[in-house]
Amino acid sequence: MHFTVIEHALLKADLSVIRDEKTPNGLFRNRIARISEILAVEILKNAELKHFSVQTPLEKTVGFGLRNSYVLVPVLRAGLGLVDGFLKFLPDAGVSHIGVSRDETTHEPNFYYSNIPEKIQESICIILDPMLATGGSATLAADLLKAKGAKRLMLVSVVAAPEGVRKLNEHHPDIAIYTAALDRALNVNKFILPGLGDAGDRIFGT
Ligand SMILES: O=P(O)(O)OC[C@H]1O[C@H](OP(=O)(O)OP(=O)(O)O)[C@H](O)[C@@H]1O
Ligand SMILES: O=c1cc[nH]c(=O)[nH]1
Ligand SMILES: [Mg+2]
Repeated sequence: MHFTVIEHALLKADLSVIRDEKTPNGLFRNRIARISEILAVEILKNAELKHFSVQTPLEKTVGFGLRNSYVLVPVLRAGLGLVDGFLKFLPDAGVSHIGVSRDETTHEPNFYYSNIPEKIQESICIILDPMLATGGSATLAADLLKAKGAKRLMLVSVVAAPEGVRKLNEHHPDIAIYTAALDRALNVNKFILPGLGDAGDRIFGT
């Protein structure tokens, strides 16, 4: 299984802020954005590189650039909170939105929107969703992307539950899963414990 919990002191500190029920929406959004930047740096640490020649003011040397093109795929709404952090380091990435909303009674994901460009076929797709709970939403997003021809995918979350990791891995064993925290369990309403509550509501103040 490609599953990685990104370990970083700054992540642990920011995670504690967003877990706190007293954290107001503005600070929550700010810390989610910072977490996203740290995750981007850590996840792209070993990205494939291409080489080229660079002329410094003194002599020629070898230069490096990212070899692949990337498409960021935020799962609406909460995934939007992770977009800017990744765009900071992947400014040329496409951004393709997938709208999925979990039914409050059945907890099943309901699809409502997608805008997926052709170029996902040659790009690395980074699905962004801060919460991997049952894994239903992420699995649906991955199904859609693969149906449109995506071949190389990863999923970036902030808080994951064991059930969600298991489900996404069962359906899409090729997808590398990254998270800042692997939490204990889901409650009866399929919310992550200890978690941080409803990420979308806390980002957007709804
Ligand atoms: O792993 P799952 O059990 O599918 O749950 C995770 C999903 O639930 C939340 O979205 P929600 O449906 O609340 O939509 P929102 O982001 O618009 O608030 C969250 O942002 C994930 O997309
Ligand atoms: O804990 C959870 C589970 C699903 N969606 C959230 O926003 N939080
Ligand atoms: Mg929500």
